[in-house]
Amino acid sequence: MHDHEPRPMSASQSDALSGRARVPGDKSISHRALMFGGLAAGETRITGLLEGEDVLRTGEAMKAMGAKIEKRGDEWIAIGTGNGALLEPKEPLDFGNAGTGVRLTMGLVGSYDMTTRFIGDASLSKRPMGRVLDPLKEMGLQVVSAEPGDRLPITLRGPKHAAPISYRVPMPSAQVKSAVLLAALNTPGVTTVIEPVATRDHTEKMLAGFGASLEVETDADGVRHIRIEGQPTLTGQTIAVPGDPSSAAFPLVAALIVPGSDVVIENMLMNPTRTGLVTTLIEMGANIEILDRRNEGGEDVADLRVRGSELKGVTVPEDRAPSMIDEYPVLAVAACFAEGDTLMQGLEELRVKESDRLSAVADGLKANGVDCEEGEATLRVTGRPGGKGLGGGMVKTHLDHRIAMSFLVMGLASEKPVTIDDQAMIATSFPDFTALMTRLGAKLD
Ligand SMILES: O=C(O)C1=C[C@@H](OP(=O)(O)O)[C@@H](O)[C@H](O)C1
Ligand SMILES: C=C(OP(=O)(O)O)C(=O)O
Repeated sequence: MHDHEPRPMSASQSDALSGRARVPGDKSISHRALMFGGLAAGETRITGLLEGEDVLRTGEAMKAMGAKIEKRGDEWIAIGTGNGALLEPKEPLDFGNAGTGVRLTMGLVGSYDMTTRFIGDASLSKRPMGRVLDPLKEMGLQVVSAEPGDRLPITLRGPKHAAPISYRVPMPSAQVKSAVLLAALNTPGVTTVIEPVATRDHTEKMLAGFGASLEVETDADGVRHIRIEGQPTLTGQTIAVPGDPSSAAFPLVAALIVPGSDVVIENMLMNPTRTGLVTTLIEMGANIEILDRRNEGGEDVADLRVRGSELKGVTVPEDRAPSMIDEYPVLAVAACFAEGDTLMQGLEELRVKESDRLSAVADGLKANGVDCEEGEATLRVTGRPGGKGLGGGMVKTHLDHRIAMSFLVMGLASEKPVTIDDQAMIATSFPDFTALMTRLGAKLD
């Protein structure tokens, strides 16, 4: 969605929300399912895939490099090229709004002796790519061209023979970790990624499932050492994608802040690298019951029964950030309705997401009457239980889906409506958001 007419949307104070909601498939797992399925020999069958724009772009990129990917009934089928056998794409790969898509694919092709050009929308073109290019350059990658600050459009040329490296990831980033692990798939020898702060582990778990030989060791300081053997044979798998906790966060917080609500969110991924928001909300006094915890396809999932709750402010420690990194905007909204102050720490990575989320959130809160304070890497929000006096503002979304959805949730419990300047980006991660929220009783128009 490169150029479009902005489509504003408003959310108004709603009566108690109720019903059951099945949120879409996890975005991180969906990207990886299409990538690894498009790479592995034979057939990969995927159910529950997120059909958001970000993920569909990854599918198109894999097709441009030789994979066959199509939807048959409820299933997505990928026939991979075989590991090491991707083809040079004829056209630039357009990743739209998707950081995960572009950064993981740079890793995937970074060890191939071919030229690949990457482009994206205005938001993606502002995001730093140096964090993945740095380790890939150590493996032999050449950056043929890039915009200043290692920004898109970028053209890459892989080496004739990539070299394995040992790389310590300098910031908590699953995308950087994953880019190096994916480059290792076409590199002889053992590549090691050292991860001082644990981030989502989908790449490790899923690659092992496709047949890669991968060892993870956590040392006495909690530092993870991930060793992967190069050039494995990868074979097609059957994957059931669980519900995305980052999408579930919206109906979840909505049910907590709209008084009297009672909502069940079905089939949510409970991988501990992803559940920091639930931990935080429970500390704030949220009434969340975790029902029918079960294992499906190697991941824990559960249903969550969520009821309207009286929340209180808390301090969210820095070390929890990786497990809830995309959920801070909607946590800030929950904090608006809590008694007292909520202080969020360790937020520097929020500045390099689809927007500078720290300032986008602070600006949106202020426009809607919330007392808050933005620090370099912190946000303090003073709550107003009942939402009296809140709302009435227009929020700039800066091409950021999470800012859009978070502020629509805010409007459901504020005295006056909250309006966002553009709803278009919601389709990148949660195409069914408006319909699902409306079914629960949310007033959106
Ligand atoms: O690996 C992934 O699937 C993701 C990693 C995170 O990004 P960073 O690695 O940049 O923190 C997260 O914000 C993004 O939505 C998805
Ligand atoms: C940061 C996000 O995604 P990405 O980095 O893939 O654009 C997100 O979905 O909140």
